[in-house]
Amino acid sequence: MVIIDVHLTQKNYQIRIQSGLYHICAEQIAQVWTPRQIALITDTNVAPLYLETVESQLIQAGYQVTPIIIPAGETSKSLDQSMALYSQLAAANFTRHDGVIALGGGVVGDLAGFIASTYMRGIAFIQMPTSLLAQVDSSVGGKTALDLPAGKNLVGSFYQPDLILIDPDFLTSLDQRQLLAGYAEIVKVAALNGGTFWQQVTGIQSAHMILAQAETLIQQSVYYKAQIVMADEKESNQRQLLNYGHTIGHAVETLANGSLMHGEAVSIGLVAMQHLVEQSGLTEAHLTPVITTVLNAVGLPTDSPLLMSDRLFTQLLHDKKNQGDAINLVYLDAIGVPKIQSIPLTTLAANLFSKKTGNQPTDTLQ
Ligand SMILES: NC(=O)c1ccc[n+]([C@@H]2O[C@H](COP(=O)([O-])OP(=O)(O)OC[C@H]3O[C@@H](n4cnc5c(N)ncnc54)[C@H](O)[C@@H]3O)[C@@H](O)[C@H]2O)c1
Ligand SMILES: O=C(O)C(=O)C[C@@H](O)[C@H](O)[C@H](O)COP(=O)(O)O
Ligand SMILES: [Zn+2]
Repeated sequence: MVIIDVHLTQKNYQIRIQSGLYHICAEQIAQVWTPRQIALITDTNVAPLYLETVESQLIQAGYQVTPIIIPAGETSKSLDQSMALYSQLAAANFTRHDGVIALGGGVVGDLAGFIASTYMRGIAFIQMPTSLLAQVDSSVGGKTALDLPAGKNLVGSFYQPDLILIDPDFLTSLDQRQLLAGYAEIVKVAALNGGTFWQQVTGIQSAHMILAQAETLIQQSVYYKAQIVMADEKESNQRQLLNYGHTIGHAVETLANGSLMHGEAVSIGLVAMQHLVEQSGLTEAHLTPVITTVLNAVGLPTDSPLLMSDRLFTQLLHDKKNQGDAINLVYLDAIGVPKIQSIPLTTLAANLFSKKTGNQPTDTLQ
């Protein structure tokens, strides 16, 4: 088993990665949790596949389990869904000494984490991520979130779990589109990291290759993210690097209204951001075609008509890296050499407009 230790100011916990782990999850959980009530939150796609195996083990280990199945999909990251979950916890008399387990993809993890962080001002939480995206990214680092009609993840908290159990065997039931969506976040981290991690992704040409190399891709992604989170848990500075591709990605994802997965939007956002900073002279890098090739090699989208939408800039106003009239852009000066640069929002708007019209902006990014 690969164990990555996470040390934070308020708490320490482990990320455990191993094939077959979900068959022994209750004994793993019993190492960190005393007997208690557990809300086992999952979704309508994951429940028929894995709920019974996990639930029966927990019951056998002495836990009292309330399974909660939410509708699969991004729309479940909502205040309405949260209200339903709070009511279920209250109806089952959950107390502060009980716990919540997220068994699912990033949607289940973000929602269950938010519920755990707010119900009775916080009850214990464990992540069992089942999608590639959740295994390499969303289960790690403690960001929880709900969406608002205005934009992605606009309600949420930083709330760390007591344990993260990552079993790559879950990925065998994931469909190809979901697998690729998770891979976009791996490409993001590999590009930030550079080195042999980046070399590995440049050799990947298919979903089959992603699955074959999943375990090492997960280990490297989680290790990179955990180091960043330990250095800057609440995203005061370097954690913003993990948001590479998300400034434009989140805007496009919201405008797509459910037709793009988060990872697909990130794929588009990585290329759009790199293109923007290279075209405008903010960096001398020429990485747009390099990153595009790696993403397109497996069939991920890297362009969208939504990049030309009149509503794109309004969406960018909801980016959490905005401060006053400025926004922090995240991009690469070279593979493995990321940069965070504050620019005025008006300058960003001018450059987005010039991309749309083909005219030179009056205001340059430099
Ligand atoms: N908190 C963070 O740091 C963070 C990081 C990245 C993304 N996110 C969030 O994560 C979400 C995206 O996560 P996602 O791509 O996992 O989406 P998701 O949770 O919707 O899962 C994708 C689909 O795969 C299904 N699924 C999950 N595991 C499966 C399995 N093993 N077998 C079969 N089907 C399975 C789900 O039911 C769903 O239909 C977005 O809301 C995004 O904003 C959060
Ligand atoms: O963990 C982080 O920090 C990230 O930014 C990881 C992102 O992949 C993830 O999508 C995150 O939820 C985005 O957060 P937000 O603060 O931009 O809502
Ligand atoms: Zn993301």
